[in-house]
Amino acid sequence: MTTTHSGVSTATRATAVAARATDLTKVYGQGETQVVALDAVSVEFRQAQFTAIMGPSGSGKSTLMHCMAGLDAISGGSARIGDVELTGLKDKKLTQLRRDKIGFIFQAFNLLPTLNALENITLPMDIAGRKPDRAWLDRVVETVGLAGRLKHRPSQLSGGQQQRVAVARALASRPEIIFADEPTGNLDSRSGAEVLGFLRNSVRELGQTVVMVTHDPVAASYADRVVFLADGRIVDDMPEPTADMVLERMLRFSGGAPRTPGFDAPGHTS
Ligand SMILES: Nc1ncnc2c1ncn2[C@@H]1O[C@H](COP(=O)(O)OP(=O)(O)OP(=O)(O)O)[C@@H](O)[C@H]1O
Repeated sequence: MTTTHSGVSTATRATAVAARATDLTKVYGQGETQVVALDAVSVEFRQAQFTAIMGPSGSGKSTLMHCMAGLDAISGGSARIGDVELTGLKDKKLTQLRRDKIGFIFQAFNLLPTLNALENITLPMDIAGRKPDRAWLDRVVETVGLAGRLKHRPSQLSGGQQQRVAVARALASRPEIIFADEPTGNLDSRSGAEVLGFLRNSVRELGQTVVMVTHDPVAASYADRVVFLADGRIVDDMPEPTADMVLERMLRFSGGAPRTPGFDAPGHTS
């Protein structure tokens, strides 16, 4: 069995489904300007699994993530978080679902500059009027290596540390699933590796479910599985990826060219 960055076989994972798309279709525009961004995509994201989503620029990665997270309305098919069908949910219910069941990590860390690290981590729960579970919070802070930095403001933290605050913020409310959109895109490779390591630890040690969009084969190799999109369809599903396997698969998209405008080489995660 291949040893991945996660060091754990997907076969040993829990099998419950955290999120599921069935024939998920997303069409933008109408008539001549119509774009089918997702073309009947069916995919499951299992609990306590770390999935990377890859594919050329414009293949539908962000659209899939946004539709699954209830940030964008779908045109057909279905998207579920746990047992909850997103289609037909009223705005208020959708907002609640995003707040209670989904964690987000973006390329830009999106921290509030006037709050310290701990206040940033607990902000979503404060807004929701929920008390953080102190023991869990301590574990999260420990897992992402932020103990000793909690009183620092974002400007007093490195980029990697700021992203770790964003990871802790996503983990703090124990969401059913975390969606991460290019979480290492603004980080140097060392800080990026740290953040990916912490994300992986959150899956291994805390049982978190993580779905991450990335262009970087090295980042993808931290995942348990890579789902490849092309032209709004899933074209491959790779368990236990290594960076070399992912790179080789990406090169096949681009006809063997070492670099294409649509598909970046490892290390570059724009
Ligand atoms: N709001 C929108 N209106 C019209 N078309 C859109 C919109 N958002 C995305 N698209 C189109 O849908 C397709 C999929 O876009 P998407 O952003 O999901 O791709 P992606 O794989 O995330 O790309 P990238 O790697 O460049 O971020 C593209 O053809 C894009 O131009």
